[in-house]
Amino acid sequence: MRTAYRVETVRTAERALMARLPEGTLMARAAAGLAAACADLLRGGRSRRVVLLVGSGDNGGDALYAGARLARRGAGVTAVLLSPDRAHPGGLAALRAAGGRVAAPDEAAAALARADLVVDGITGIGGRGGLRPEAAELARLVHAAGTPVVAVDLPSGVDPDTGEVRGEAVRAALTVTFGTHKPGLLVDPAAEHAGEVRLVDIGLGPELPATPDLTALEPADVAALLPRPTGESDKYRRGVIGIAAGSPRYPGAAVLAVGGALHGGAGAVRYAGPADAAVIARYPETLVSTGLPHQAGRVQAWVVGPGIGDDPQARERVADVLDADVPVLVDADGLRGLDPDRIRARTAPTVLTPHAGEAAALLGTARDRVEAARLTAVRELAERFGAVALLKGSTTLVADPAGGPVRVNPTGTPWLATAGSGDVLSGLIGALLATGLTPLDAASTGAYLHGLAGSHAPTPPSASTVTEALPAVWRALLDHRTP
Ligand SMILES: NC(=O)C1=CN([C@@H]2O[C@H](COP(=O)(O)OP(=O)(O)OC[C@H]3O[C@@H](n4cnc5c(N)ncnc54)[C@H](OP(=O)(O)O)[C@@H]3O)[C@@H](O)[C@H]2O)[C@@H](O)CC1
Ligand SMILES: [K+]
Repeated sequence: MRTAYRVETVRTAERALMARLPEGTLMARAAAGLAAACADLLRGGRSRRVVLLVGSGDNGGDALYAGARLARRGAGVTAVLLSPDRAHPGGLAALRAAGGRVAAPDEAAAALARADLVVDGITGIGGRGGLRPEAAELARLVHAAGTPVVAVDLPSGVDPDTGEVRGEAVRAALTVTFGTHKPGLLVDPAAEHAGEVRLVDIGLGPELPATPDLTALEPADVAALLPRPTGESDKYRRGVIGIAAGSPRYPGAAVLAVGGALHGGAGAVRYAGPADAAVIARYPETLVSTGLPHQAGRVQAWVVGPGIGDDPQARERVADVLDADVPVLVDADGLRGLDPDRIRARTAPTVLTPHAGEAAALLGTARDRVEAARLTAVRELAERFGAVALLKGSTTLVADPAGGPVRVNPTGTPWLATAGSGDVLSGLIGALLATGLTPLDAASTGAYLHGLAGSHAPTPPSASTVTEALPAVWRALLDHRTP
């Protein structure tokens, strides 16, 4: 499991570790890892000119010490100092001693024009709010120059704790982060600025608390969570999932949700609703009925919402499913006007799977606010509804109402923003719920599989080809291979 910790926790851990080590040890470890990553990137290049962007904190110190190491290896290193009188004194002395030169911000454009690599040491975990004007101007210049950037700890200008980006921020090809990931490195829009993220071990691990702020499943975690039938299994023991989706107007949503459910490891899929003919035509293995969900027979979990529309019959189906004493996933049309008190009063767990627009409606806020502050939004949803909330989008996040780490989904592709893709996801998660996974595990495992299937389906994927890619993704994960 990949983990990320917020700044306050990182600072506490660093203080504890520093108290046991000679002064400067951590910065030396950070700079060594940073310089090695830069050297990797420079290898093969004919000329090796490096520009350091140096702020007045320790992030700038890391850049200066790494620059000194690169200069000793023969690179031409120029440090652009944002506040010359406040630059890290030890780092500056080391760079000068190694033959590096120093430039003022107004010389940055000329230096950048010749650079092979830029090292962004403007701000790290000490950065607050949007970049100040002079730093923002540097970020703009670097972007315009198009030179590859290695960000020190974090791309300057992103919020380390929330992943929010206010105004200009550095866009890195690689971010070298120290001790632990920070939430902002894994959550968009900041994650998009970070590029590839490399973690340098500075010995912080033992000082970090057991509960991180953010986690991301890795292939082995997903493999361990995937249900595996045993010799004793029959279809009921493996779990039966009920799907209440689709309408005369949108029968396809029912077909796609059932398709997702059939690939989620449950023993059987029941369908209840008016799209029975379309469902049975595509998936004859489905147990279909046309009455209300509670008349369909026993299930271990329900999915309600995709393509049900917004008429009184749709409301009746949602209310009927919410009365069931089994885990329920509510998606799409089912989320309209959902009453937090009704969800909180349920006797079994609920999972909500909105995209940003639906989440905004549920929270009574604007869509762009949800997109800018996804972590805050997903936590708020989980808390307000007393439900596991899965916020779909550029970074899919899953929050548990009991608190604890938010799970960030590491798989996926922007191509998954395609019609019907969410219907497949809800069926898939529903089936995982029916097999007995906890709501948090079902939601995050479903998102993982769905994202991976999206990357493995022929490009551009459709909801149907994503569904068809699911078995290969399962097989590879069960074999413990990264597909
Ligand atoms: N602690 C450790 O053990 C280790 C820490 N390490 C490294 O230290 C980093 C943290 O260093 P840090 O605490 O000095 O903060 P840092 O990120 O340099 O930023 C503060 C500076 O930025 C400025 N500034 C703030 N906001 C700004 C804005 N919006 N726009 C522009 N400027 C802004 C702020 O200015 P001020 O408010 O003081 O005027 C101040 O000068 C950490 O990320 C890691 O790289 C590693 O060496 C490993 C060991
Ligand atoms: K930085």
